This record gives sequence, C-alpha cells and structure tokens, in this order.
Amino acid sequence: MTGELQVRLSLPRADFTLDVDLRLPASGISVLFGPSGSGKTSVLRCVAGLEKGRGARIVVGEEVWQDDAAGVFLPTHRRALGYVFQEASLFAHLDVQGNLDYGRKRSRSPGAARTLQDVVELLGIGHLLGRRVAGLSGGERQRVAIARALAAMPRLLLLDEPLAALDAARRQEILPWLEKLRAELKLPMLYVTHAVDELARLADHVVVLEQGRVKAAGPVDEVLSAIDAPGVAGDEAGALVHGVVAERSDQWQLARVDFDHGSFWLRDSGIAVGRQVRLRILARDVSLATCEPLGTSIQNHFPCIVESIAPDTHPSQVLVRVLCGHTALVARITRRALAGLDLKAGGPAWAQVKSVALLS
Ligand SMILES: Nc1ncnc2c1ncn2[C@@H]1O[C@H](COP(=O)(O)OP(=O)(O)OP(=O)(O)O)[C@@H](O)[C@H]1O
Repeated sequence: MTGELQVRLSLPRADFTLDVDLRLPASGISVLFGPSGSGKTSVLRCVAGLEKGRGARIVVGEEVWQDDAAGVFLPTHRRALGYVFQEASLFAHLDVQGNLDYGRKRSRSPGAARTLQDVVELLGIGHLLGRRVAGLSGGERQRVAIARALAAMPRLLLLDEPLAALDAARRQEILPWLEKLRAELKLPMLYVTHAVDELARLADHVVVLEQGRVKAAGPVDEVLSAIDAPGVAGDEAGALVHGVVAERSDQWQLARVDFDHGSFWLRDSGIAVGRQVRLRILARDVSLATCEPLGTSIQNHFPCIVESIAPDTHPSQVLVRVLCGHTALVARITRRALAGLDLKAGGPAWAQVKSVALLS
C-alpha cells in the first residue's frame, strides 16, 4: 500500500468523547494500547464503518473510506478490511477449508485463489483444512480466523485483542505467527491490546489511548522508553532495544546481540547469527553508576548520558532515561540514590543491565 493510514474522528461515548487524529504507517503493526474502556475498540469499529463518528476522515492509502466534510461514507462491505476478534467467530457448520473459502468469496480480486494458498502456508494451517472448527484448539482457531480475514485480500487488517481469550501457552504459540505476518506482509495492521508484553513484541508503532484521548504516539521504542507518561507501562516500565545476534558462544552458552552502541550478552536461546531481534530491558533491571563498574558480576554495562529524570509510580523512586548512543534505556532508582550520585540531565553515567529479555 502506498500512502499512510489516516484515522480522524470524534465519537461521543458514555463517559467521554473519543477524539483522535492519527496518521499511521502504511505497513507493519500499529498497536492501540490503553486501559479497558479507553476507546480502542471504538476506534476499530469506526474504521470498519460499524460506527459513524463525527467530523471523520478515514483514508487507507489512496482510498477514502469516509470523509464527512465531503459526504463520503463507504459501508462496511465496501471497505477492503479484515477483522479478527477476541473469540474467533468461525462458522461451526463448515470445516476449515469452508471457512477460508467464505473469506475468499468476499474478495472481488481474481488473484484471491493464489492468495488463499499463500495464507494457508503463511499461517501453517495446511494440515487443518479438513478439520471441523469444533476440533481446533483456541490457538489454531485464531490462526484460521486470521487466515480467513487475509483470504479476502484486505487493504487493512483490524485485530481486536486476538490473544486475550487464550491461555499463556496458547498466546506464546501464536505470537511467532503474528511476527511472521508483520515480517512478510506489506499490509498495515491495527492491533488492539492492553498487554504490555504483546505491545513490546509486536508493535512497530504505538498509540496510547486514555479516556478517548491520545496520550502518546510514535515508534514503539520511543513510546516505551518515554518516562513523561509512566502510567503507560507502570511497574513494567522499561526500554525496547533493536539488535542483531552477532555471536553464539558454545563455551558460555551465551549469545551476543549488537546494538548501535555496544553489545549485550544474554542466554543463548538458539536464535541464528544475523537475525534481527528485540530486547526488552525493564527499568527495574537497570542501575546507574557514576564511574565504570569494575569487579561486578553484571556483564552488560555501558557509558551513557542522562537525558531526563521523571517521577515514578511510587514517590520513593524516579525513572531516569539515559542514552547509549542513540539507544535509550530507562533505569528505576530511588530518590535517595539519585541525590547520592548527584545525577543531572546532560551528565555522564554508566548503565548496568542486570537482566535482558529476548522477545523475538
Ligand atoms: N455503543 C456505545 N454507545 C456509547 N458508549 C459506548 C458504546 N460502546 C461502548 N461504549 C463506551 O465507550 C467507552 C470505550 O469503549 P471501548 O470498547 O471502545 O473501549 P476499549 O478500550 O476497547 O475497552 P476494552 O479494552 O475493555 O475492550 C466505554 O466507556 C464503553 O462503555
């Protein structure tokens, strides 16, 4: 798709007016994130044409789906979109193939048959085609629901908490499939969740909603490491670092992941050298020092510059955002430590990272 995705609308809700004006990238996953009742599903419903909104303008690439100022409103069936819900709404009387055929018939494109083969492969559901829906696990059902949505060759895929009804093991099973879609499809996806781990793992771009307003928006690493809105991640505040697996040590069973200003050593989980990965570094796992830490068991430490300091969720603590080159890390330290070290914005420091989670 060329061009971006524009979603501008205003919609009165029970307790507030939803008011957003978003410009989102034309590919990758844009996550709508926020607490329950903040308006995330309402945004998707307006994009789908299920609710009208006011002063709305919804443009997908070069297609105008709604422009209230010009009197344009395409009904849902004329918007080339796929919609995946929390509970896969598959037809129980059809097998998996029948469900996919239904999706394909919604597309008027002659290339749809080819696409169907591709999505079956993409989501690894070839062995399920003859199965009844009732015999599928929750994770398989969601994969089929996503495949059915993609079979209609949408210009935009809407996913409303697609993992929320699954247990932890099923969620882990389906996350790599979503990462594969993100890597292999040029399709923009609008993905609703209130789970920080999904956000960190899947999002390219993030919009944080609160009471119907946009509280923060931008690339995922920027939004997650921003400390001026600590409510975004609360106790899970931290940074996201993009890196590449550069070395695997048989001797130590560790992998080295390089980022723009250094390297992390972390547990080798078998990911091949050369693969791009995301690292999640929680603020509670980062400590700060004023000189290079020597004689410590913590292997990952980097010189950095203190960028900003902000109040945390508890008054005894602060969040400190530091820059290692262009890469931001966030440290959660006590006010007492801040005073003792005399850290100031603009000053040098060393960041020590106690624990790193490899997300993909
Ligand atoms: N048809 C409606 N008319 C008026 N208010 C509504 C309507 N549907 C939902 N609301 C209210 O709008 C607000 C936003 O709801 P919405 O479902 O968009 O939030 P959400 O962020 O998706 O929440 P959740 O994560 O719980 O699904 C809520 O206060 C909800 O009660």
